[in-house]
Amino acid sequence: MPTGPLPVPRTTAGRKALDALLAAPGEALLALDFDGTLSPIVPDPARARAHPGAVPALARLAPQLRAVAVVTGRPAEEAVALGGFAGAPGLERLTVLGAYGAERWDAASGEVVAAPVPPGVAAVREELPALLRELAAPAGTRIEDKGRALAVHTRRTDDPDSALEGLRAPLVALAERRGLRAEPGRMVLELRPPGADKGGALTEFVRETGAGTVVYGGDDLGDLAAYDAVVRLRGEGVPGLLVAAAAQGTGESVPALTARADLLVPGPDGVVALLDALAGALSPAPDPE
Ligand SMILES: O=P(O)(O)OC[C@H]1O[C@H](O[C@H]2O[C@H](CO)[C@@H](O)[C@H](O)[C@H]2O)[C@H](O)[C@@H](O)[C@@H]1O
Repeated sequence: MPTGPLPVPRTTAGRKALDALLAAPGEALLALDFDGTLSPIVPDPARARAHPGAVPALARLAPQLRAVAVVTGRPAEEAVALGGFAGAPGLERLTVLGAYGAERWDAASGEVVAAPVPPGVAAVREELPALLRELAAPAGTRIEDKGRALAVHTRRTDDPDSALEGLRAPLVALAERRGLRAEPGRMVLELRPPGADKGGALTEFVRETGAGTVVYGGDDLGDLAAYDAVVRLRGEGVPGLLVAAAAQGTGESVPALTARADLLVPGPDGVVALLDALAGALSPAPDPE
């Protein structure tokens, strides 16, 4: 497969981490978010799929790296299904850290291990539809039941940003009343249990794998905790590269994330191009001579 040149990170820390990965790929962990990073954003969350180039690119890279993980707010099993990760040749060691780390799927076992679901989730599931009716939530507002969290999406309303703003305070109050937290994302507010975040999940996985370099790519506010974790790991001497998949032409980029990235790429297309370029740099095509 033809690959483009490797992009150059705009920061010294990012360039150092990329150099470390290229020098010792067997030490490196590659961790990527799913929605907006490996999977293009679509109006209906159930219709999201991995970018067609994502699995082939990951499968080329994974055998050369210490570990590859998908770190997502989706339930682990759902991300595996939407990603098409199960049984993919080359991804036999893939790990999916789902529900912000509260769930884990390993390709090696094919099984999901999950923390117990706090009772507040059932209470919110019960109360949320009536609350949205009472608030006269705009047409197109949707509840996504994620098992251990409830997400309220406004992408399919006429004015997603103001719809979300109008719902924010009562949803925060409901979450707090039931011992959950209301965390914002791209046209979504997730009511989820406290305690799990992508930073904790990533740090634990780095420790478990003994990775000596880490690359993390994300696109949304939920990825900031993983960015923080990479910065902390750098402080411990683990080079880290922060990649942001910036939304293209939709005004949806998340400045809090893109401002901190060492490397900005254009959405999932750009992520796949980066993975292909990395794979090409690690195993260049044989010389035809
Ligand atoms: O951590 P992630 O893998 O990025 O998951 C975060 C949330 O992503 C999903 O919502 C986002 O993608 C949808 C499909 O493209 C889009 O319609 C929505 O507007 C986005 O916010 C997902 O539905 C959530 O459950 C995830 O937690």
